[in-house]
Amino acid sequence: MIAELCELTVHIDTGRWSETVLDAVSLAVPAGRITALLGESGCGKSMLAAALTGGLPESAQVTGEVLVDGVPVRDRRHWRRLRGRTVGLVPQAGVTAFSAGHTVGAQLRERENRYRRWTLDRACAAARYPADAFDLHPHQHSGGQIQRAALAAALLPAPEVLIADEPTASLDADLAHEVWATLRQYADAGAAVLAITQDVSLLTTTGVADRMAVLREGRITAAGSASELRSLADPYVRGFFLDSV
Ligand SMILES: Nc1ncnc2c1ncn2[C@@H]1O[C@H](COP(=O)(O)OP(=O)(O)OP(=O)(O)O)[C@@H](O)[C@H]1O
Repeated sequence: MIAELCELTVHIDTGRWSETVLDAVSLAVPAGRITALLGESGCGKSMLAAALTGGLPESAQVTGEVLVDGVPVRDRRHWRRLRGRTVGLVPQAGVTAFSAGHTVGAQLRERENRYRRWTLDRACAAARYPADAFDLHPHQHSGGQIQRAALAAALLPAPEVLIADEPTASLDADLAHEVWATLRQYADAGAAVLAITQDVSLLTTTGVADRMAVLREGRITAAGSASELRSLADPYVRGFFLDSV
């Protein structure tokens, strides 16, 4: 399975402002690999994640293609069929993966029963989500807890393509390493993984990502291995590697 953006341009006109948020973006997220997406705040990373999971805002004007397994995905019905078992998203704000009125444990159990792929125990262990938080509602979780709950929710259907938007942003260093190890194992088992992250120093010390792509103002400006990117003269790209060894 491979997910791809081909010359994808996304323009948003809200009536109050108008902006090209992704500009002729081409990116492949291949099976068995972790592709890491880097970029400064507001450059379009979450919009790219939304494009790859069929979650662009209604107001978006889109040209170019999103391909999943080589097939263009052009309408919401098609995305509804793909979401879950084929394409999964760990949203940047984990709380948005859940509805407010039910406990997280109940919602995870409902997903386990609906998809019948991974067990709840397996998904929660992989996501490092503690079972003693099951009885809490989403807003009663800490930022790190709900982020891990959202990863567990995304893993339950065992999607072939997993898009994780800053999945370790609220975690301490030890938990972040463990979650990256989970993503690595998940990719090694055959999934295509795209992980949006700011944590370049963790990526370079662990070597956990196979490839990195750099987004700037809605454009992919560089892509390659960590060592390839570090050797580039572009100050924007170099800026991500300043703290890494
Ligand atoms: N629902 C929306 N409607 C209109 N514009 C949006 C919407 N969501 C995001 N944008 C705009 O799209 C641009 C890219 O936003 P995006 O959330 O993709 O950035 P990002 O790189 O993920 O940033 P961060 O690292 O801060 O999360 C921003 O200018 C933002 O204002």
